[in-house]
Amino acid sequence: MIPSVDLEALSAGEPAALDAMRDAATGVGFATVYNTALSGARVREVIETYRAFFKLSDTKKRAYDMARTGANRGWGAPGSEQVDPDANPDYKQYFDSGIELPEVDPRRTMSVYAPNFWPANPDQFAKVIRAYYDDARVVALEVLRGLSEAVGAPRDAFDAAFGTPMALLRGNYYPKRPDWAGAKDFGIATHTDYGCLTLLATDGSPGLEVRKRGGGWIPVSAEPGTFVINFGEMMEVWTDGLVRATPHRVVGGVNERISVPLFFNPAHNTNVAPRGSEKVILAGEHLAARFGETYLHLKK
Ligand SMILES: O=C(O)CCC(=O)C(=O)O
Ligand SMILES: [Fe+2]
Repeated sequence: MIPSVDLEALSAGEPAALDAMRDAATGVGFATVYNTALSGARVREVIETYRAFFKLSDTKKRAYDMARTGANRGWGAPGSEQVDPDANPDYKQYFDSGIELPEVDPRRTMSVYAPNFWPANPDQFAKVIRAYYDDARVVALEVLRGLSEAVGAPRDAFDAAFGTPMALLRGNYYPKRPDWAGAKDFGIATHTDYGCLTLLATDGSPGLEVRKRGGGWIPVSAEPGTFVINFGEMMEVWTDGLVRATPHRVVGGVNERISVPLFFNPAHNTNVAPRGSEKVILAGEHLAARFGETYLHLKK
């Protein structure tokens, strides 16, 4: 149901891998990807680093609350994001970080390029997360190159747009589903991702569900070292609907769960309107608008 793609084979242009990627992108909108430059051990280290932060008291985490900023860098408390206006705010907590531009770069005043808000504890946090951010971007670009070839475009068609990406790395922490949770409460409610590609690592626990065309939900899980990928709104628009942005959610269960998505968004001044159309849809404007709709502290 959800295609599985060998990234090394995809990079080598092997037909079976290209077919699987094209089916995933134009069909269900999700795939799992293995054989990447990121090992299971590496992902486990990242997950345990996030876990150590999430286990701090709320008082300690509040010092890094993104609600203190005009952007989305730092800790997001439970109930601070509402991805579906028909559901309640999500009960997950999360930590967001992004690209680090030089201090003199004027783009740092834009919320989509805001400086990071690193916690002092655990002491290796910034080092581990920064390094993963850099390496995961390389893998994400390699996936996009494979996608590009799979849909008949030049392999490097996306490269230029990702020079200074608004890529956002998130650690999601889902506690066990709370006793008070009702039909409108979710770890993360049904949504589509906003950008181009999401490269998701998880601790291996189930929880993610992908909406099936025609109705129903498909559970997807991935052990550390295997990744779930999916495509977002910008990619769907950019490819004029060829590549699908598929709704997904996490209801939550009896065990806590950690997932780590890299939202691989292009540079702010990328025009993501369908190629060949007259329209202009700026990636930075789309992303800032979606952040403004879903983060409670950024709501107008
Ligand atoms: O935790 C997951 O598996 C999915 C998370 C997700 O969809 C998101 O953060 O956008
Ligand atoms: Fe998502």
